[in-house]
Amino acid sequence: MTSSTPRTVDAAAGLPDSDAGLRPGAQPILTALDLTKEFDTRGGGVLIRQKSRFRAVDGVSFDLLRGETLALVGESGSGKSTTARMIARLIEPTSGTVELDGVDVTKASGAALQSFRRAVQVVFQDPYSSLNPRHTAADIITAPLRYQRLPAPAGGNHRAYAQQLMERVGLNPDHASRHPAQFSGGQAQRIGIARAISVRPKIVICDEAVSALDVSVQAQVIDLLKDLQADEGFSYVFITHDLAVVRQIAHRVAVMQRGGLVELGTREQIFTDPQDDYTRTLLSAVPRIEFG
Ligand SMILES: Nc1ncnc2c1ncn2[C@@H]1O[C@H](COP(=O)(O)OP(=O)(O)OP(=O)(O)O)[C@@H](O)[C@H]1O
Repeated sequence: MTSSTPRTVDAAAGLPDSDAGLRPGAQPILTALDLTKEFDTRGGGVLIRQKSRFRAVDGVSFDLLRGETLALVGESGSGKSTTARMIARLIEPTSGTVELDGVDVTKASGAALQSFRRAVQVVFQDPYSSLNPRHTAADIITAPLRYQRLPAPAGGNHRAYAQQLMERVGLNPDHASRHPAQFSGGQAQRIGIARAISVRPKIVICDEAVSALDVSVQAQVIDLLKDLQADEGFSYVFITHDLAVVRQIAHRVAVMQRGGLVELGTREQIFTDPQDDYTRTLLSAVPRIEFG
């Protein structure tokens, strides 16, 4: 018997019901097709500089379904963030395409890009470095509206809307004039989440969004993310190296290794019947206590 067999059976025990928000037969909202990203690298000695290309992501294809949480997992350097940055159009792919609602947005510009930027929001790992320290919580939360030149809903003003969103993400709306440094890490991450949802996106990319938080705070933020998804119906691309987190939030899991996708399946498939050796290795590295 391999060491991974009992571990994966353990992993499946008592899987939380994360399928609540996902409708059967959900259609793709985003399609990544053969995405590839190469970076220039420089090698050689002091006198002879050699330029070469390093392929960080190599032909990655997947669908993201409406209302689902797709976890992107894999060891450090496997290409998760680069893939996410391409689908958020923060960087251009070397080749391949991204479709939103069946429309190729890889080369979108002007109004089409603006509308794409509204549809796809990102929550980053470190809330302190991703929130402007000189701005108030209210200004940070409504920044995407200003960028999109959108009014606050229902004829309200931006500040009142920011306070409404603060309440929605579990923050005290009386703290709307505070700056990021006056919030704890978990609270600051809630500001980042409120900012992401302020423009009612279709997709929220969470790039290691809970990785810097203590486990108890992490669980609260994960509950909030699930709750928001159930209410708003958006999809998450959830990048994490932490399979205990994947177990709590994902509907499906895509496993990356050295720039490629080695396996994609439902959370149950991945945890109970992984097909790829690398997935088995990842699962066997998860401390047993996480699944107690
Ligand atoms: N701008 C860049 N220039 C050169 N190489 C890069 C650049 N961005 C990423 N890479 C390289 O691409 C590879 C994939 O990086 P990426 O950040 O996507 O991996 P990851 O799976 O998200 O890892 P981590 O969990 O450590 O963030 C790594 O080898 C990284 O060093």
